[in-house]
Amino acid sequence: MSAAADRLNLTSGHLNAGRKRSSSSVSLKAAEKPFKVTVIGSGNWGTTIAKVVAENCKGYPEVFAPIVQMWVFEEEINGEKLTEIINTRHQNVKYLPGITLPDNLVANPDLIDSVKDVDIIVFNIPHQFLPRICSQLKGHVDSHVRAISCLKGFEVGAKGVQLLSSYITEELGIQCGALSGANIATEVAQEHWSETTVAYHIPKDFRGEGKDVDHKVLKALFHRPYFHVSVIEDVAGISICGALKNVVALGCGFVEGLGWGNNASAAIQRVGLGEIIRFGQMFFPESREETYYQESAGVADLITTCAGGRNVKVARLMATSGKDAWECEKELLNGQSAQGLITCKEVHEWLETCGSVEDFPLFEAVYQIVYNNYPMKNLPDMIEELDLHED
Ligand SMILES: NC(=O)C1=CN([C@@H]2O[C@H](COP(=O)(O)OP(=O)(O)OC[C@H]3O[C@@H](n4cnc5c(N)ncnc54)[C@H](O)[C@@H]3O)[C@@H](O)[C@H]2O)C=CC1
Ligand SMILES: O=C(CO)COP(=O)(O)O
Repeated sequence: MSAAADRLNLTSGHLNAGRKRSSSSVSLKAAEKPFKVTVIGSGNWGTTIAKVVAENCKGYPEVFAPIVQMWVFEEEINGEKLTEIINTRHQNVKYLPGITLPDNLVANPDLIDSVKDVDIIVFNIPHQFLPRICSQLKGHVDSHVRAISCLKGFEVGAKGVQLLSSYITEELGIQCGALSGANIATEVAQEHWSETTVAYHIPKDFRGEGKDVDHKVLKALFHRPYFHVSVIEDVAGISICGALKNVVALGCGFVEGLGWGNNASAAIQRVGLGEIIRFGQMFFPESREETYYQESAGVADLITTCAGGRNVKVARLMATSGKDAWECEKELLNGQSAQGLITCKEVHEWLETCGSVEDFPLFEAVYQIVYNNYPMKNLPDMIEELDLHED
């Protein structure tokens, strides 16, 4: 292949994102061997991202192998296996009903088989399941495999608070970036326009353009006409906001459910954004403050989640019904997960370990309401910064 013919010009249609941080015109070298991609996870967001990825893998056969595997946590629905339903009817009837999936997306219930000979793994499961998935994958993933985590949460354990991408890197020995943005899954699945942010550090053992994953490859993998991707380096910044805005959204749900309206919700979001940024500065100093304002993964995700995400809905029902968080999650979400319920506990445990609970009154208030039944109506007092000292 000549040098000119060797490059794909991806300017038209798919990659015309019009964003200043990542070029709207991407010249991508054809892969020496097309990258094989697997998505681990098939929930609401897992299936949506698998659809996005499968569309691009079909569209760029010079770069990606056309068949995309999606690992499915198998379950039966009216006597039929979910994987069989997906592979024959091309719909995930439980977690993404009403959306037709590309026929090159293959559901696979066997985790180890789904990553055989793979080049890129896209992780997309509720974060509480990640440790078990990683322990099962250990020893089955080559160190040259690259990964992107679409999960929103942290791992809190013996090593303190960890980004999930770092956890994946440590557990599996593979380079892992993140994808996070203002992305309510059903809206993306319905192909309503939205933006997202992908963050990835090029590893020291990068094997060269056309042979390894770089920012251009990631843009080609995730960008769609309806899903505009900005690729940056700040993995920590986008991951912190993605995890913590779920906790803030619970706070918004409480005040909405109490009937306090938009002003109260805006106040919670203001305080929440401050705590998100403080958390980043204290525990992940490598994160960049401008990411919170400039990227879809920052304040835009906070706004969309607090307006229409699952966390806000669960918290709203807690306030209106008096039921506990787990009952509300079960009643509303049909097996999906409100990740803020787990994240607020993990964050509380971490902040307690380092004696910083008082620096994060909103995160602490949300934790106390969810786990210790503190009255929601006391939220304003719990988060108010009293500055009444006389000189
Ligand atoms: N749904 C959304 O709008 C968005 C979600 N996210 C994030 O993406 C991640 C994945 O979320 P969703 O795909 O929406 O998941 P989900 O909330 O729909 O969860 C259901 C999924 O969990 C699986 N599951 C249940 N038990 C399991 C087990 N023991 N082991 C492994 N898997 C099990 C189910 O099979 C199903 O695939 C989360 O961290 C979420 O915060 C990010 C952006 C948007
Ligand atoms: O992360 C999300 C939107 O970007 C979805 O938030 P929920 O998990 O609260 O639905």
